[in-house]
Amino acid sequence: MSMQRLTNVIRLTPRLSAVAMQRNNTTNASHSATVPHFNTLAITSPKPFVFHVELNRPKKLNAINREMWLEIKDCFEALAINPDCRAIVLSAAGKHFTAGIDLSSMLSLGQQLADSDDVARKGVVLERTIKLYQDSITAVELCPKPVIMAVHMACIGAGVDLITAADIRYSTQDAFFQVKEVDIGMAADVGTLQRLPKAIGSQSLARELCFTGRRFEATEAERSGLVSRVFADKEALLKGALAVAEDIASKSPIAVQATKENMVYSLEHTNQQGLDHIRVLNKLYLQSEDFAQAVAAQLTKDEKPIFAKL
Ligand SMILES: CC/C=C\C=C\CC(=O)SCCNC(=O)CCNC(=O)[C@H](O)C(C)(C)COP(=O)(O)OP(=O)(O)OC[C@H]1O[C@@H](n2cnc3c(N)ncnc32)[C@H](O)[C@@H]1OP(=O)(O)O
Repeated sequence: MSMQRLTNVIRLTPRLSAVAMQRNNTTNASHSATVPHFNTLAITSPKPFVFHVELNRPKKLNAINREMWLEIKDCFEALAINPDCRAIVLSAAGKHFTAGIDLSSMLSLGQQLADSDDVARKGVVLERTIKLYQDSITAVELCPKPVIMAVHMACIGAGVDLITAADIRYSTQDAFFQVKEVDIGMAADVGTLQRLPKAIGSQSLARELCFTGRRFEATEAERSGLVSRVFADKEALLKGALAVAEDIASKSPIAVQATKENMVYSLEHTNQQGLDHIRVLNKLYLQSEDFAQAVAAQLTKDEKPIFAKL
């Protein structure tokens, strides 16, 4: 559609735009988001349409126990459909981002396996557990709202699985990372082996990190592309991450969420399949009021448009 035609369309639909403005003004005037509650995660909405999720087992170095695995999944599935949420920052309380899987909960799992003598039944327990943990991390990738990981200090094992499922990764200077699974005698099975090579774009480096379990620091993480910005300290990190989240949240949620959906899809498809996918999305989304409003604002250099909740 030409710009001229678009402006005409906008002029011809004053009733629709006025209704949308009214609805938006009402919804944005008071910032009263519905914030879900969890035991191992602390959730706030510090700015309109921005949610801050904190891993919140600081005394346990945010080691991921079964409850946290379940809550990460529930949290991201809830935020996925929460109209008050357009962008998410995930950080962690306490000294470290996360020490990885809770090794005590691994011992409990071992005990559960020991309760049965049957190899097939033990296999089913493991299959269900691994699937649950995989789905927990994948909920971050599948959440249509962009997720920014803000990492400080240790990000170990399952922590790397978690951050590689995110859209954007920032860290502090003191952050360090470790694909530590080999050191506890297992192959990583909840996402790192699939997502890390794509995140850093080097199979050679990804394989070295996964085979050796060596620790790598923020500088190397930035150089390799695992994180895209490094901040002096945690305060600066959160300020920077929230500012980017706020910027994202000010854009059309239709545009941002279609962008994420297509970029995630395109990671595992050919260019042509990715183009086909976005064409199908956009034959619907280009009819959105967001598109008309945003183009009109660009043309008229008006203030930023306020978009309806999604
Ligand atoms: C189906 C499977 C799905 C997913 C699998 C994922 C696999 C992984 O996540 S592999 C990685 C497992 N994690 C580790 O091996 C981490 C080991 N810990 C460390 O390297 C360090 O503790 C540290 C995180 C770098 C922190 O160092 P520091 O600040 O010096 O603290 P510490 O004195 O070492 O530890 C304090 C305290 O915490 C306990 N602890 C540490 N990590 C864990 C953990 N992952 N789970 C449970 N508890 C942990 C540590 O033993 C200490 O306990 P004390 O009782 O105080 O001694």
